[in-house]
Amino acid sequence: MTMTSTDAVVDGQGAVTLLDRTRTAVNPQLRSTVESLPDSIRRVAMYHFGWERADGTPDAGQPGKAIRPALVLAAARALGADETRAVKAAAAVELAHNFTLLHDDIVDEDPTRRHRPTAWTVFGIPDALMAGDAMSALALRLLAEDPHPASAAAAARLAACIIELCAGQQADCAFEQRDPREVSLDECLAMATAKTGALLGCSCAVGALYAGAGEEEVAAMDAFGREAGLAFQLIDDLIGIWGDPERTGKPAGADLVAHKKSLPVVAALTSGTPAGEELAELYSRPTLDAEAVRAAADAVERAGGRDWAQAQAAERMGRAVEHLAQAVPDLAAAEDLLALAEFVTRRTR
Ligand SMILES: CC(C)=CCC/C(C)=C/COP(=O)(O)OP(=O)(O)O
Repeated sequence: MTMTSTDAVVDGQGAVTLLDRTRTAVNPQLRSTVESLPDSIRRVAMYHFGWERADGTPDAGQPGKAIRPALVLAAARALGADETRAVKAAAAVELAHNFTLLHDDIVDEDPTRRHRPTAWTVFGIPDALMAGDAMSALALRLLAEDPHPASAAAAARLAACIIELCAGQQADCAFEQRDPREVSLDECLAMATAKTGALLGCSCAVGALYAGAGEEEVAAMDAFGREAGLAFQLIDDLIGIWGDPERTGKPAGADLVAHKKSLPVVAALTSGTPAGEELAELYSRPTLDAEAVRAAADAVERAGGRDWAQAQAAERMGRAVEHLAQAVPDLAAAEDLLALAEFVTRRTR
């Protein structure tokens, strides 16, 4: 596989092509790494990635969009590296991402992931937890065993990132216990940056390290990914309220049903508007039927939560591009990274 910056045709299809090519390049590595796990854990991981059914028979595979590995490869390429040497690193960040998904689904009690029942609902919480733990170690082992000269620095960076995103997840859980009107939007944005931005930043930084980049370029790549990652989370939160169930694989208004204090919800709750009060009243109910979910979505919108999240996402994308220009002064070379960043803020699932 060879990808060039010209593959990222800026017609909206460029990123889709890049993601397809990334999956072709990285998924065989991802799969063979997962297959090396001990049987009892392997079966959960293989199910999670959609390569096996719950009974262990082969399945078509549903391993995710591959945004983070695509960022690793695109960052390496933008800085002049041969991206085929960064495939293990790309698989490593995807393993780390999937570790967080396995645990996140348990914490959120989510019944579906990638249009299929979540691993914990099929195998039970202990098995899904252990599979997540093993996947996190597998990510670091893959880097540690990679002979590339940048692999040790990349492993250290990914380990620090995993710690940061665990802290972000912890903050997210802690927010759920607090009165939403006491949680500031800045706190929420910091939480989302740690929870989601850190791994997108790390993916770009790892790509830069594999290109032999200096400290400043690596830091600028990290900052680019973080800002794009925050925009990604804002869009993810909008999809959690207004996403089309057929595309998301989740029920309509899934985050509202779960009473999640996502970014647009907190923006609405802290808006000081009557619509914000309506939302607080709806959120005080133990369960929301379909009509109440529609009313809650409407209240978030009227309180300005939807517009705020969209404006924030656009602002973060602007900052992301500024950081990218520092890492890659010739932005033409970073066309693929730009296409990916645009993709994550325009996606609908
Ligand atoms: C710490 C945690 C759990 C953060 C979750 C952040 C997030 C937006 C996950 C979905 O990623 P994705 O859309 O890239 O998923 P997929 O791999 O299925 O494409």
